[in-house]
Amino acid sequence: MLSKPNGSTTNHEKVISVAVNVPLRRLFEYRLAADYPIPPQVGQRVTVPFGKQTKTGVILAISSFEDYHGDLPVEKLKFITSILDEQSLFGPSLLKLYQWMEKYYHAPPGEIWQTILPSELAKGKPAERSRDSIWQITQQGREALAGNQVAKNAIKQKLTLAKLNENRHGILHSRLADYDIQYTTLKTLAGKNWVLRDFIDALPIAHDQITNLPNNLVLTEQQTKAIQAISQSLEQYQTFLLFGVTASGKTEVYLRLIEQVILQGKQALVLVPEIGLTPQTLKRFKDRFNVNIVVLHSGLTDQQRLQNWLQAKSGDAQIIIGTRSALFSELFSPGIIIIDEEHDQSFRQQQGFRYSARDVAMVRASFENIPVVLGSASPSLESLINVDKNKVRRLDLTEKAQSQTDVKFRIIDLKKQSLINGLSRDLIAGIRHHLDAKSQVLLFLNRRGYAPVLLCHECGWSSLCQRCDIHYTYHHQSHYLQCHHCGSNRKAPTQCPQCQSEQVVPVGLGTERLAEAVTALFPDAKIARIDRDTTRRKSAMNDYVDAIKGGEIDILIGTQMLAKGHHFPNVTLVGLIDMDGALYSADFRAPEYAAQLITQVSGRTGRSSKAGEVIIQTHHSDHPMLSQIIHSGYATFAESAIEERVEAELPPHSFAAMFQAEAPFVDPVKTFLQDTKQILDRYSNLKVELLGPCPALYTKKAGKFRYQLFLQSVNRNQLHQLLSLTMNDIESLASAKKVRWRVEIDPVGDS
Ligand SMILES: Nc1ncnc2c1ncn2[C@@H]1O[C@H](COP(=O)(O)OP(=O)(O)OP(=O)(O)O)[C@@H](O)[C@H]1O
Ligand SMILES: [Zn+2]
Repeated sequence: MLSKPNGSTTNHEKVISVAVNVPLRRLFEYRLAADYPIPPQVGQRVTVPFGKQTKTGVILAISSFEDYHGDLPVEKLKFITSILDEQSLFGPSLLKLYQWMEKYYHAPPGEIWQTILPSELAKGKPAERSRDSIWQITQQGREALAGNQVAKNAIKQKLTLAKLNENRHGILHSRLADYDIQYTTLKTLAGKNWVLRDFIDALPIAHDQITNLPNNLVLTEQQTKAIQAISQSLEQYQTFLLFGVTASGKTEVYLRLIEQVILQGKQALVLVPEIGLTPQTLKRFKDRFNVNIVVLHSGLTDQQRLQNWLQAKSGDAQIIIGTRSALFSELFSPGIIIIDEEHDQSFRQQQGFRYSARDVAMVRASFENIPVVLGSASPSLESLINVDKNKVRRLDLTEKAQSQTDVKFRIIDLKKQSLINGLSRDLIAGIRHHLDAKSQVLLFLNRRGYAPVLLCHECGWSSLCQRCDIHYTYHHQSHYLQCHHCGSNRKAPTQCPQCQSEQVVPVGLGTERLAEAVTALFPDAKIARIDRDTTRRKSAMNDYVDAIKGGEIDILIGTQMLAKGHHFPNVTLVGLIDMDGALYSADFRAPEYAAQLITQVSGRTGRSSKAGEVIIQTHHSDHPMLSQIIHSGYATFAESAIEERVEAELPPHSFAAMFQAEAPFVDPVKTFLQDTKQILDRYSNLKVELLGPCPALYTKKAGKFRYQLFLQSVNRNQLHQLLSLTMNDIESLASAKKVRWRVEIDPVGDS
């Protein structure tokens, strides 16, 4: 019932429903004064009083007083403090997408918006384009560069001048990061009159020619077919799975499609894995297109991100390349969405609002009436099942673009071998053989640090992280212990903390130790270790890749950072040092992930004219997945993996949701999940199976105990119905206030 408006309200006042960033599954209602100068629209940001604070939120509904049926009488509602945007920041498709996500993920509206909005906008900063400027090299600068007038040790200055010299039209100030140029260097150079800065009002007009096509690249028949199939549905929604073996030229397919989209005056959105957005990837796009390309990833400053986002929104950017959350760019005229390496786990957000960028991209594209291309040499079982259900159309590239020879696989059974620091004699001989042939070798070990455990030989003490109950990894060079689970670290002891013995020894093998062992075995080889520890510096990865491509490195040692997307034509041997951990794990997805990893790592060899070889070391040489991958390929493995999931009624054949709770003590965690279970049990007519509560895979993390409750059903609608019916009650449980909890839809892994 409508409460009687008192004297201070009029019928022209509005009630505005706002998403505020709090972990509650509801909107908050406010009044808007009748004479407020900006008309309210769904999708505008507002500031509102919230408790004693002022918060930024997003308008999601506007109603008249008559239509308001909230709990509070209308005159008790507080007033909106201000409307921040003249107009909605979002078009109808993204607003619809938000609504879909809210319903599907059962997530708090404010949390979702926190993910959609670039952080500057979430903080309430104005959605304003900054005036850009262009840096150019001067004639004096050119002379200085040519005449070697730059001081010998001023390497940055020299590099910067060289880059500006290459880019005759200059480099936009907003893009300095893309070129790894620092503002401070430019200021020094400007002081010498070697560079100058011009402020501009509009971005420079692109060339009349959109692309620079490479000479004599003839598309393969399969590439042509794929491009044709996708071009035919550029004006409508359809998801394609471009299932192309490694080095089959998937990127070339993307580039041709993007060209068509741009010619139609539309924009292309390209999502790549977190570690896939290397300067090399970007260079491939920049070399091909004379259009405005913007990137969106976590390496940018908040302001750069905002500026790039605004260029996507205004249509000034024709190509938007980014990681997961770039999916939420507002686009002026979307034409296609491409997800490269669609199987990659980084497309799943694992904190805050948890979503799958692949799934959401398909929904977004259907709202926009545009195609999605999912590309991979090792597609997710999700996408392959969608092919079986006719939801996704599969296009195959079965041949490598440049190489005719097959990659040769060898499995080394470690049970029958003595090892030298983790390396079998056969692998060592293989490395020598390939080095002698002047080729490069890649050794893959997915464990950084020196050793996964530090152990006392006398008393058995081992380096346990008390907060997580798992071992600290020992890092030798900096001599510290780091928990790779919670991130905490401390100095490594030289004496056993328990018995004071000096016999504390590292046990097991990480990349740091492997590099040491390989250096001892091949003292003349140039070795590069590439993992998170050696690539902290921003341009480090880029420098390594240049060195590898330039032939300055003989042996590359690395984690999964090396596994994906790189094109190193001279690598002919890939050694997988230890696949045991990946083969056996409590996660039912472990074989799928391991198969993807092996496919991707192996794909780094044999990419050009030289024949490639892969050597896999394992104690489980008879694991069925290994022989499938080696003898019949990923597709055959995937078929049998899908069969297993169907039989066991596991996702993606069935549908799952998970409640996870954590707290410093176990009891409140269990109580909350028991209470949750009781509420869910009220609807036993719905065909949803409840499993748990049970401890999470990592039961303790950073001092908190973690338990979970699984919901599983072959009927997706019933699963969602159950959650819709119960979420409010669960959220209001008294026991919910004593833990940190969340619900996760289509959960993966444990994090
Ligand atoms: N039709 C073609 N003819 C000759 N070379 C090609 C052709 N198409 C692509 N290439 C080249 O083949 C190499 C591998 O292609 P690309 O990197 O696009 O493969 P990919 O399928 O994306 O590989 P991955 O999945 O391993 O990342 C590149 O150097 C590319 O320029
Ligand atoms: Zn820890």
